[in-house]
Amino acid sequence: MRASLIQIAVDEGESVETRRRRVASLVREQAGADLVVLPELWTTGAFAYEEFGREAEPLDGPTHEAMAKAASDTGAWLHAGSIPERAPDGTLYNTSLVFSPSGELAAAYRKIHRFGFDKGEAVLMGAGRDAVTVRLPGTTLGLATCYDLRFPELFRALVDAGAETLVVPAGWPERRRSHWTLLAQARAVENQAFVLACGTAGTHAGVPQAGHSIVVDPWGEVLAEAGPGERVLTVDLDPGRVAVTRDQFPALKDRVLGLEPPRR
Ligand SMILES: O=C(O)CCC(=O)C(=O)O
Repeated sequence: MRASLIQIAVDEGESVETRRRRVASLVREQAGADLVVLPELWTTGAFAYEEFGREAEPLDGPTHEAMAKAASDTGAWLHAGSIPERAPDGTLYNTSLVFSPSGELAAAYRKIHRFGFDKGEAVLMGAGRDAVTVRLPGTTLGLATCYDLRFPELFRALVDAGAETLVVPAGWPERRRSHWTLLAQARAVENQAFVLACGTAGTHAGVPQAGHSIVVDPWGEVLAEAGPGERVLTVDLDPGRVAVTRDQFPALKDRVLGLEPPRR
């Protein structure tokens, strides 16, 4: 399976419409890939909080339209990163979209863990409730977004639902880049799964982005890693490595669930 992660810069100075066209043409350039992955909130930037409401779109809005066409023109599965979604009841969500090679919307995932504590996404957006997997030929994707990477229980829920390739679009800041790399490897090792984590380059809303999109195999080895700038990171994965790793080192089978809390 060939996967291409498109690490684009989300800088002010480029309009959302221009970026949408640029990203669609970058997706089309990946003909031959089986799966193309984009970052989190690449229309606005993950830290451009004032833009969320202004650029919010319904699930079938302009990004859906452009990315569905890009997926079908490319003939690849497309994890189109996330958009600020305006739900029919007016609530905003940070929602990832996955398209099939024929351009059908195969899945939408509303980010469960919202970042910002008492500001930003955490107060402006609603929280998703549902873990989402997507069946592809040869592997099952488990969907997570950026800050979700810090919450291993979500990834365990995805693995329990059959996920073998964990896809994490992000807008991770440079300031905590060491966490990004460490957590991507940790999620791969503990879940014995591929991790495809696609971040952004550039600076928006005064927040320099980490870039460093990364692909990790089920043994925790880094197969490919980008630098800080714009880059398409292309890797050939053998999805069969997940079953081999889980079979040869069957740690997932030793999980103990429902532990008693410590006695006082
Ligand atoms: O957890 C982090 O350090 C970054 C998270 C983040 O930037 C996000 O979820 O948008």
